[in-house]
Amino acid sequence: MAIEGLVVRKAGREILRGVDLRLPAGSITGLFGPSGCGKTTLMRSIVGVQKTHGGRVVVLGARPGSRELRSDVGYVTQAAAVYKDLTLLQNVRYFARLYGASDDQVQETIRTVGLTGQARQKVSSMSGGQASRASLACALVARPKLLILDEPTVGLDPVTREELWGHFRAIAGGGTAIMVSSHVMDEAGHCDRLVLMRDGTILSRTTPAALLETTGSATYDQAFLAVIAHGEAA
Ligand SMILES: Nc1ncnc2c1ncn2[C@@H]1O[C@H](COP(=O)(O)OP(=O)(O)OP(=O)(O)O)[C@@H](O)[C@H]1O
Repeated sequence: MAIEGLVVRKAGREILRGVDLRLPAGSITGLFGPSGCGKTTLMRSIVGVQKTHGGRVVVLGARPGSRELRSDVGYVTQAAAVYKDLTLLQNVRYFARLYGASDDQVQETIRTVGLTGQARQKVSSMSGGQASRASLACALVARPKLLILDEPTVGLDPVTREELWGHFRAIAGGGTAIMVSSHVMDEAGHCDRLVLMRDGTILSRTTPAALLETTGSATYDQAFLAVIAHGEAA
């Protein structure tokens, strides 16, 4: 996935102001930045549901949102995209049919997100964390090469968040390129690469270790503030 000079305008305002980005296979890229900095807009541009006004986005050699990418790109938004009145198994089977995935893939996906015990439970009766994983399972069953996750851990308790990051790591281990957005900087440590955004631009592309080292910070929160201060001083 490669983005060059991406510009998006909304209501006459530049929301993305010339963004360049690459997402390598088999790795987790964390997209961090304050509320309203453009994270969702960037992710929507990658999956092809956002009108863009400049620059280039190429996903697995194709135009974002094009037909041939249907089963190659998974997108999980903050709103759970599952049928709540169906069981998890029925939901995952439904998406499997849509993408031509096998029943073995259905079972394996449910295992991957750690919900084997809940397979026959209706999503409406699941906890918040389980419902998030149900959504993830529906996006995963097609075995996408690129997985875009918009704030998947928001509102979840620390234990469930850790578990979810464990699932992301396992999925990346299978070769998928993952991009995860969050404004909880603490979660940066789970990523291979970090992209820090502010006001529609990328302030820094780094790794968790390099971010702490170059800013001399003890926490990711402090490090992010240092990057912003440095940007403003420059
Ligand atoms: N339809 C719209 N018209 C005008 N401005 C918009 C529209 N949609 C989004 N914006 C603005 O674009 C900016 C970026 O929004 P975006 O949802 O991409 O941010 P974000 O970083 O994902 O935020 P959050 O972390 O709160 O989800 C925000 O300032 C938002 O108010």
